[in-house]
Amino acid sequence: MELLSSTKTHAGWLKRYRHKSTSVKGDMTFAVYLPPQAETQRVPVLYWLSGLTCTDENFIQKAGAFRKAAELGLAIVCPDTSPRGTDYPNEHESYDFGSGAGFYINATVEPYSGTYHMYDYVVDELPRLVEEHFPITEKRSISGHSMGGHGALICALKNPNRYQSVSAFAPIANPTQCPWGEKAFTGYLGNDKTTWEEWDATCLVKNLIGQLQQGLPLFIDQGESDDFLDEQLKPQALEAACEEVGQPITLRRQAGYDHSYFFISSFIEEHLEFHFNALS
Ligand SMILES: N[C@@H](CCC(=O)N[C@@H](CSC=O)C(=O)NCC(=O)O)C(=O)O
Repeated sequence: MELLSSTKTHAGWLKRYRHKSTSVKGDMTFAVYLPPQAETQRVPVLYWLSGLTCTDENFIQKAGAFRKAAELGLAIVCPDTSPRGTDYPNEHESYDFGSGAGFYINATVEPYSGTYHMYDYVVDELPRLVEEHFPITEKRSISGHSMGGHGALICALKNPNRYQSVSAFAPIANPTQCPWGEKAFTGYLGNDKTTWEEWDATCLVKNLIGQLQQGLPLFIDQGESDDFLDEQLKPQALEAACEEVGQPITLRRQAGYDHSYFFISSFIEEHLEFHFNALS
């Protein structure tokens, strides 16, 4: 791993690294926040998945998470949102597909199937790497925003025993039924929509029956003034699916808030506390 930067904040250290990823067959960058407690003990970790157009840097610069993470003793790991080293047709033309828009799935359609394996990267490779190199326990939780909220939900719902809790801000909750998801899934997975369902939180939640004794702690904040809410996000579909299978869900509809990091920074501390309680 190549250390790109190291910055002290709230008595902990924010570090950015570049490394060679086997999942995406190229260089990947990620950020890790190590709270002060990590100097003397192993600490639990929250993975944060960012949204469309983001890199590993949006969250670390805008969310305002480190004061609370330092207080709790919680590490935070922020991966990039797609592979970066390729130049496929249409890869860099739009904000909602290709670079910056990996959707945290494993692509099966060429040429993206060669490198766009963000699900494997986030669920397997990155945790192995950070657990080997940093004083981090094997207790993990996951959160994210918009496309990253979708990513957090599918990672946790496909691996309910691997994560202690999942939360999301304004997630794309039913991607098989919205324009962002339809565009991405067609490009990465092809036209057979039955293959899309294993990457859709609202479809996946139905598989949880019988897998967990008490359900997976699941917490969502959604701004009511979010311009993407009706067309792209559809949290009510996930809420209904959870109710159908008896999966507890806390979905808070926050009056006046939009889709931005101003919304995330308003509630991130409550999400960190939610995860820390599940991790403790
Ligand atoms: N057209 C906009 C859309 C991009 C946008 O809103 N990106 C969000 C995530 S949306 C869903 O995944 C974001 O997090 N932006 C980065 C930020 O720092 O706010 C555009 O191109 O800006």
